[in-house]
Amino acid sequence: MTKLAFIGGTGLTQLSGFNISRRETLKTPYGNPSAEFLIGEFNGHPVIFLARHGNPHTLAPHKINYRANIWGLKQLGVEDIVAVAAVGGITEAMVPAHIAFPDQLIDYTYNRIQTFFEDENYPVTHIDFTFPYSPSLRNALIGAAAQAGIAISPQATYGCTQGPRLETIAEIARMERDGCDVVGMTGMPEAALARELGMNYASVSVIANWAAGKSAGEITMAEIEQNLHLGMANTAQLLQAFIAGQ
Ligand SMILES: CSC[C@H]1O[C@H](OP(=O)(O)O)[C@H](O)[C@@H]1O
Ligand code: HPA
Repeated sequence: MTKLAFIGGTGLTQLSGFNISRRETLKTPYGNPSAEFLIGEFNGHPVIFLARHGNPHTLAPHKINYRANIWGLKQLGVEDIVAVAAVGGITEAMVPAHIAFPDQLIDYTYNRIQTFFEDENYPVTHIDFTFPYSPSLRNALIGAAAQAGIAISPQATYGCTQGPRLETIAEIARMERDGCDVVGMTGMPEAALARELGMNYASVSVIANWAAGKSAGEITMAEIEQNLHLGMANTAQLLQAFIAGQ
């Protein structure tokens, strides 16, 4: 069984240097996952890779079947999930192309199915979510970043919006008052569902742009792509250092 999975998001539909040995198309009680689960080796270590938005990238964040994705990973024996996410930077340190490992989150999404525990097969269950991201995985990522010489922010609060549109200036100002450092659209319910199934989950959040109102003018896809290009190159190195330490 492969214990570790990477979930790739915007800018990481494929993991270069990943040798695929098997592809699993799983059906789950919750429907179809975003893509095939790719099983193979990265830097000589077993890992499973899943493209969150599908491959090619076709699923908008509110259309992702988060339950099928997390259930599928659990069925394949995964215990640890490192989820890569593109985010907008809100607070000063969250400059484009920088990487943060969130330690907290605030969920602003709506109409997403948030739980596995909602029918007669399960008792009503209230998971603890005091620390939404796994401290041990975060520490391992922090160590890997030091090893690879990549500057990161070891803490951040991730605000998850519904999307698919980007936010208004007023929404970002409110999120900043709430304590958010970065904004993305896929962190929830992914993190909570992993916790419900007893899996460790951490996010590598790559800053793709300044969030709305944090730089002059509008946000363009061109700037997002450019920053993600830089940020994902560091992310690939980070993941190699991380996996080497496993
Ligand atoms: C303008 S890009 C927005 C898109 O990118 C992020 O995806 P992911 O978290 O999967 O990397 C964000 O959540 C949005 O889905
Ligand atoms: O500015 C943003 N907002 C929400 N999600 C994002 N993902 C990348 N950039 C952003």
